[in-house]
Amino acid sequence: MKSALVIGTGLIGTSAALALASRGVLVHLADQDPDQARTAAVLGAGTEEPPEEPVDLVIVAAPPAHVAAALADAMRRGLGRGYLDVASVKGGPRRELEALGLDLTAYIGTHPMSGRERSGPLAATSDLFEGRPWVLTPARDTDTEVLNLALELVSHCRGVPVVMDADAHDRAVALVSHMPHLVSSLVAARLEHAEDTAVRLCGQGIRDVTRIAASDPRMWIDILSANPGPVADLLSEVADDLDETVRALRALQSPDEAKRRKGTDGIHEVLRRGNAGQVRVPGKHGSAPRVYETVALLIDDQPGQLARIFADADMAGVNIEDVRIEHATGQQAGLVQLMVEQKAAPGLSAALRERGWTIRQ
Ligand SMILES: NC(=O)C1=CN([C@@H]2O[C@H](COP(=O)(O)OP(=O)(O)OC[C@H]3O[C@@H](n4cnc5c(N)ncnc54)[C@H](O)[C@@H]3O)[C@@H](O)[C@H]2O)C=CC1
Ligand SMILES: O=C(O)C(=O)Cc1ccc(O)cc1
Repeated sequence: MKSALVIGTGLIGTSAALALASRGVLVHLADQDPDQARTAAVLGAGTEEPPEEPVDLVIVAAPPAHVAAALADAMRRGLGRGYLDVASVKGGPRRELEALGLDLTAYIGTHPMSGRERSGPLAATSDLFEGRPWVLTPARDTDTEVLNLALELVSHCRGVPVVMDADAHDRAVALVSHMPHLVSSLVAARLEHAEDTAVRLCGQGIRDVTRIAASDPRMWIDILSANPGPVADLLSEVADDLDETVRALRALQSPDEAKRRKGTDGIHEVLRRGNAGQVRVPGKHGSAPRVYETVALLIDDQPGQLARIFADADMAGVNIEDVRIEHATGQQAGLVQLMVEQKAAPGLSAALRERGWTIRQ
């Protein structure tokens, strides 16, 4: 691929553009809001100049409700050899395009399974898609050349291509993305009017559970509106589980020992099922989760501390597999947890201690 046109230069469009530009692809940037395209260009994602001839691939990264219209417009203007979108839902946009009577052989629906709770080009990074699944939904009549262009995009972004049927994709993302998003929002919503004294106690658990609740509601209304059935079915199952969990908790308050035992069994079953589901969540690069050793350091909130830790780990010849930061409430201090291969942990602890870091046992 030599050239591409990204339409919609927000988080996803600019991240893909940055990755393509860094691999030498000439990227043109367009957005209905010219400020967004200008920002993406300033970040090095490409040029705001419109292409003079058809590009190899047109990438539509606008919100789901605008995808079909933006693709139809680009196709009618003959802006590219191939066309794809990255919307979080796949059945709806294809059906909308079919209803417009367009020839869809040069189009493929795709969805990178990677994102952030922030929007816009300033949140974009060229490595956003690295090691993450990127779903491709070719139809029977999709041109092989277009499928190859999509594969080339995924490869440039260092994603992992996964081929799926569009409707199967929508059911799958209802389970792993859309329903969890609403559950995250519902948990976070309990905090809206909570006492400050309670909120101050928030630890890493609630941070993990509520991270995606910070996302832009407008985008999520679009996503959920395009996949309401499968999400409602799953949430109704969650509601049944919630009812049972409440019953079990009420039983724990009973003076009757037999009822209390039933309550304990009920709660145990919820927690057991949670463990069984959690171990199925894939780890880094989509592989089975691995068990890493954690090396924990106390830091004070000074600029450059993380960079120094990474440089010191690098000098010790240790690859950091994952990192977590816990901020101490109300203090300029925090705890950095470095996840490393089990056999590398003792050496890393010793090396960091030697370089003056406070290692927490
Ligand atoms: N945010 C996420 O975590 C993920 C989002 N997606 C999908 O990627 C697409 C883009 O999402 P984000 O980058 O997060 O949104 P964003 O809000 O960061 O960017 C969307 C951009 O599209 C522009 N836009 C809106 N309508 C347009 C139109 N008709 N023509 C041209 N530009 C238009 C907006 O001005 C904005 O700059 C959506 O379809 C979303 O479902 C896919 C994977 C992850
Ligand atoms: O940040 C996360 O964990 C996400 O799950 C982000 C995300 C949001 C929307 C998508 O369509 C795909 C991925």
